[in-house]
Amino acid sequence: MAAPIFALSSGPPPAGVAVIRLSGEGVFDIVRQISGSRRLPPTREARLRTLRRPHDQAPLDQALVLIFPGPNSFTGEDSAELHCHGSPAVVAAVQAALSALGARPAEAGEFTRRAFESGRLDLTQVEALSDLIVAETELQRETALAQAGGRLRDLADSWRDQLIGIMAEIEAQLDFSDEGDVEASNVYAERMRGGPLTRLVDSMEAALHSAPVGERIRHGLTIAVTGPPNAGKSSLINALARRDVAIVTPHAGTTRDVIEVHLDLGGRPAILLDTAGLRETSDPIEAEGIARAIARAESADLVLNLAPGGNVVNRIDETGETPGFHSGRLHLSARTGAGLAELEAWLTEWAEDHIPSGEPPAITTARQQHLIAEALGALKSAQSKADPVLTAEDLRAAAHALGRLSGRIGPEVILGAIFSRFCIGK
Ligand SMILES: Nc1nc2c(c(=O)[nH]1)N(C=O)[C@@H](CNc1ccc(C(=O)N[C@@H](CCC(=O)O)C(=O)O)cc1)CN2
Ligand SMILES: Nc1nc2c(ncn2[C@@H]2O[C@H](COP(=O)(O)OP(=O)(O)OP(=O)(O)O)[C@@H](O)[C@H]2O)c(=O)[nH]1
Ligand SMILES: [Mg+2]
Repeated sequence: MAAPIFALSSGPPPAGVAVIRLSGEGVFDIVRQISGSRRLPPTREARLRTLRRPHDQAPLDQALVLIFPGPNSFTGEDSAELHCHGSPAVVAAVQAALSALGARPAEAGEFTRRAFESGRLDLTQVEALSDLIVAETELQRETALAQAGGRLRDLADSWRDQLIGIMAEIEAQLDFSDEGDVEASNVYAERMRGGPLTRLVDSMEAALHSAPVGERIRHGLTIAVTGPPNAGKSSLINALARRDVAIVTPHAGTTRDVIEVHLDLGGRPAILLDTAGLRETSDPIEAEGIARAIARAESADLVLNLAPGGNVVNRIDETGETPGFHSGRLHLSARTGAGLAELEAWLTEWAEDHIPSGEPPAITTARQQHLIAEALGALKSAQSKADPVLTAEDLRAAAHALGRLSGRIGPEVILGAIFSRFCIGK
């Protein structure tokens, strides 16, 4: 067990309750000492205790205390929680006491890292936990939860088992066949290609198909609002966000930076982009804004264009046009809100087309996608080789890629990058 660490795992004080988590060697002694040497609560059951300052036993707070003996804890180590009152002073005093008792503040992601190192989570589950913590929409939550529960881990484990089976047979074939028995080897390699290897390739290909959807769920569909200055782009953004996120003025050229607003379209995440009005300009700041607007619009999944001839017509309160879809364009007024419901319904339908409901995708990160594609490439190469020695080499490359997917094999930098995405206390 590693050295004891602690962190505030709940949100920033002030809050109703603050959860301070502890994990590592000697954590139960620390809990005994901070709770006035009273006996420990029963495993995973909360008990009310007075927390006291170590050197003079002065009371710090009334708190609920829980212990989780390893390996049956989130980290796999002896762990504990102190549920204190959530004021800055209580949290600071309790943390100071924990430091005095020999625990140190945890780094970002360190609890999860220990869970990974004790084998309780693989790297795909770790990635999913980091997504679950920041999930904003229902679909993001469902996908991250399935992944955190081991959806891709189980799939990857089954791929690894199949691969090991195929490799074992090929290695045995290489070991036991007569040196000159090329024909037997070829017959054998043929059999592998037709059966188990093809099944494995098919299964990986099916999973890879879900990757674009996984990516969209994770990052959100992007919708850029474009058009000339004063078209009402920022007004439309504010109306859709139902917040005053972007500055609106009668002055042409108000918006310069790209402003991002997160939207929930029927459970599907989208990022709405407000952009600078497009026009010729000699102002270098505005020109930079326009260049950014164009770049973001080009990479967006959808563009709502408020220009004449674009797909959205604003200001119908001035023209007297009817709200909603007609003449191939959506008519609305960002000022009165007329036509906004039609736009939202249309956007929701569009989002549903781009992120179909059903099974949550098995692949959710670019890292996972790349490694599975790498494994698949090696398997396809194995399929095309007649020589079992070369086939075996490709299969080992595929196994290596799968090992990196789960994090069983891999460089420290990758782990560092993944765990540093977490906040402190997770
Ligand atoms: N208060 C609190 N709430 C929390 C967490 C936490 O650490 N503390 N979690 C932290 O992220 C999540 C829950 N995840 C957890 C995962 C495993 C175990 C655990 O102790 N597992 C043991 C025992 C299971 C049991 O009760 O039977 C095990 O799996 O062996 C605890 C929390 C969300 N809510
Ligand atoms: N009557 C009316 N005025 C609107 C409507 N939408 C926006 N406006 C007004 O038009 C002016 C410009 O609106 P903005 O939302 O700032 O326009 P923009 O397209 O973001 O402009 P830039 O950021 O300069 O490119 C403001 O005075 C708004 O109040 C609308 O639907 N009806
Ligand atoms: Mg604007």
